[in-house]
Amino acid sequence: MRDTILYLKNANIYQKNLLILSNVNLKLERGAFSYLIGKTGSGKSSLLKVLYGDLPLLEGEGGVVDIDLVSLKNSEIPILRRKLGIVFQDFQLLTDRTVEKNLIFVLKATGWKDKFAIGERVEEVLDSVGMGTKKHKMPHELSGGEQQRVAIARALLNHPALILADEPTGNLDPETSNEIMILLKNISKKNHCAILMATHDYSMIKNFPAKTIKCEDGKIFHGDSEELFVINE
Ligand SMILES: Nc1ncnc2c1ncn2[C@@H]1O[C@H](COP(=O)(O)OP(=O)(O)OP(=O)(O)O)[C@@H](O)[C@H]1O
Repeated sequence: MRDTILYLKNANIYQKNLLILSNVNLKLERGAFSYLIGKTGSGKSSLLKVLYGDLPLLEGEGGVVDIDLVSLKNSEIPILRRKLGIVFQDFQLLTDRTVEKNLIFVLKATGWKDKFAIGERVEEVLDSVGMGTKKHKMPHELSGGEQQRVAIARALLNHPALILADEPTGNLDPETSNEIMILLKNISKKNHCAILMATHDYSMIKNFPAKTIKCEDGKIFHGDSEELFVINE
């Protein structure tokens, strides 16, 4: 289906030969926002890793953007990564170069050659996350929230149809976390980009309601934030 940006069907998720999640069925449409929740060790990161090609999909079916995960070869992983934006808890910026050079590095590594186009795209994504004036700063000169904004800008460089975010607010204070959530929600709306975000942070889920995919006891359960709070309160 054209509007399905991500799906898993009867998928089993393994770490080495340990079965982490069984019979996973999920689907995300273009522009959708869903949380991936569950206790520590319940399999959220493992699930995301399968989706960005860091773990193989050994059993079941799955696809991300227009790439089939079952037949994905190692040599095709860079193609998959180019179609995705990935955001991590610890930002993962290159610490030895400026914000601008971090972004240029990714554009060049993903095949961009035209200097003018590269410069323009860097400006565009930095402006879109409110970091237009910070391009000459080194990562260590930025706050955690600013570093995460740059990491989000980096994720946007190649116009992804899907962003996978693994605890993107995990290292941030509540106020900064709210700002990052507003940014991610706006990106999802404006760019019609689907976002799957792993989080532990229930106050975030309460403030920004969305569908939830919960990992528990080796399985996943679909719901939404409201149900979650009815059950918990
Ligand atoms: N590299 C690995 N090798 C073997 N087992 C692993 C590896 N990484 C994770 N696991 C195991 O897989 C299970 C799921 O871990 P995972 O990191 O996916 O959980 P999580 O829900 O993302 O946890 P957290 O919220 O703490 O990040 C855990 O039992 C963990 O010990």
